[in-house]
Amino acid sequence: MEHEVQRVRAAFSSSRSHPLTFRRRQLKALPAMVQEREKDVLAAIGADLSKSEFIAYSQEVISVLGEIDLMLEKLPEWAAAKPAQRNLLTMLDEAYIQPEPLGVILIIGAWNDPFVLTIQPLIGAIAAGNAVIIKPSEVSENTAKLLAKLLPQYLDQDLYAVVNGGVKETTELLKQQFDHILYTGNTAVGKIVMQAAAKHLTPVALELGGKSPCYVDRDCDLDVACRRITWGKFMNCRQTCIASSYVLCEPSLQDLIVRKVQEAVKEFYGENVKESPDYKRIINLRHFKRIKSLLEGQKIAFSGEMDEATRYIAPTILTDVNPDTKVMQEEIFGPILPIVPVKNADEAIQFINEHETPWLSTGGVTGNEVIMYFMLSSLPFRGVGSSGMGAYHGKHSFDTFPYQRPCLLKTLKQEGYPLNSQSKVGWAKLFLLKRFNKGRLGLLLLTLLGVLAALLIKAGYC
Ligand SMILES: NC(=O)C1=CN([C@@H]2O[C@H](COP(=O)(O)OP(=O)(O)OC[C@H]3O[C@@H](n4cnc5c(N)ncnc54)[C@H](O)[C@@H]3O)[C@@H](O)[C@H]2O)C=CC1
Ligand SMILES: CCCCCCCC(=O)O
Repeated sequence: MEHEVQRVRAAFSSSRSHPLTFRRRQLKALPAMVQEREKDVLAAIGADLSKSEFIAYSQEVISVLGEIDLMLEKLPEWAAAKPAQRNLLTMLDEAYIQPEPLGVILIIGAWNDPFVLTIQPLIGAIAAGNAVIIKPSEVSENTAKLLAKLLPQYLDQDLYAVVNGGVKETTELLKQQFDHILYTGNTAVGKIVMQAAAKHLTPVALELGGKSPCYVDRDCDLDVACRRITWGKFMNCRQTCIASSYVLCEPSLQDLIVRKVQEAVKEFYGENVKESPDYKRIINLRHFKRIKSLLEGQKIAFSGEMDEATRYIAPTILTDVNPDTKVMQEEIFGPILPIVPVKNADEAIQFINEHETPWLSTGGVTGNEVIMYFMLSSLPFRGVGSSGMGAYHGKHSFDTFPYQRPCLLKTLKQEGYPLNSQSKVGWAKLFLLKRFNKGRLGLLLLTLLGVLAALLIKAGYC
């Protein structure tokens, strides 16, 4: 492990990953990989999560292709130095902010959308000029193996490496020094990652789990709301971190919502959900048993059907759910929709606020919709509080993976050191505390003042 990280670090030290032409070439190799090996990619995702090709493509591949397009278009602008505002003291100097590659980035992916959750951060890290170690989730082992096989065929083999393995390997990897770690997964392991990173003072972005509350108001269009909730909640068997966890609504709406979600399930998956090619299975037996245990003591208003042999759990709705029960305390990560009746919107807000983040202070918000903000690269994808820290996607990846290096290039003409007299302190106060804001006249005045100050300093008047 140590050797692998050192190998990648040595490649980064060669500065090969810095030029924009190099970064663009690497980025362009990714859509080529997706295009040429599309069948393999979709088959691996399908083998891990029983997603059909159509669904795997729309959920995992489209946003990767969109992200690369955006990165290629915007790279020159985002990677360019940005002029910084100067004060009187620095007005003859050059001041700018230069996004600089951080070094070696570790990306640890989760299994539930194993392709997009690994490749999308990789795109940002490459675009920002870094070297990367990719650690796909061992739970989605087919995608993990495929990435280890394909990425070295398309990307620079020394700068970008895939490390596969389980907890043991990830633990070993986390002992190494990185310049940034982006981890997607559960909150408990997020804390382990952060502890390991702290040993090297490595910054982290943690994309974690939690609860995503959904409030259905009496005045909303209930048909549209229930179709959208159904789509998000049962897509990928709700093994999606940002889909609704539960619904809050007025008691009178509860039965209506059950009926309308039931209708939408029938429309999306047919009479027999189990036979639908669009309905997935729970990733493994451990998660199947965990989700099953959340149903104990609950009032099942719809379905609850399960089949352990195939890890099938039908779209299931629970009503009159007690907020103190396990299903409301833990992350469900499965196709169970609890409904908690509340008197009105105020009580819903109070309910949400009484619980740990992500509640009303949430990583993201979607109104009249679920999940879809993930698909808009201009919005940062992030958690807050116990659902994580740091953001990526589009420009936000570019704010995460490079660091913004402040650069001040001084003129040699102005010299006032040492600062050892009252008058110099007076000048310094004037230069540092007065700010001229734009306008041609202001700039002219600023220049004249600067020149005057330089002359005075040179002549020894201050
Ligand atoms: N905020 C976000 O963007 C997303 C968050 N998630 C969250 O991810 C969770 C599901 O993923 P998990 O089951 O956690 O995925 P997982 O079990 O695949 O773990 C993710 C990674 O952590 C490593 N790992 C696991 N245990 C470890 C340990 N004890 N020490 C060191 N490394 C360890 C694994 O090797 C793997 O690479 C859910 O909580 C979900 O909400 C999932 C997708 C997106
Ligand atoms: C429509 C695409 C949705 C992708 C969601 C990815 C984030 C997650 O896995 O939680």
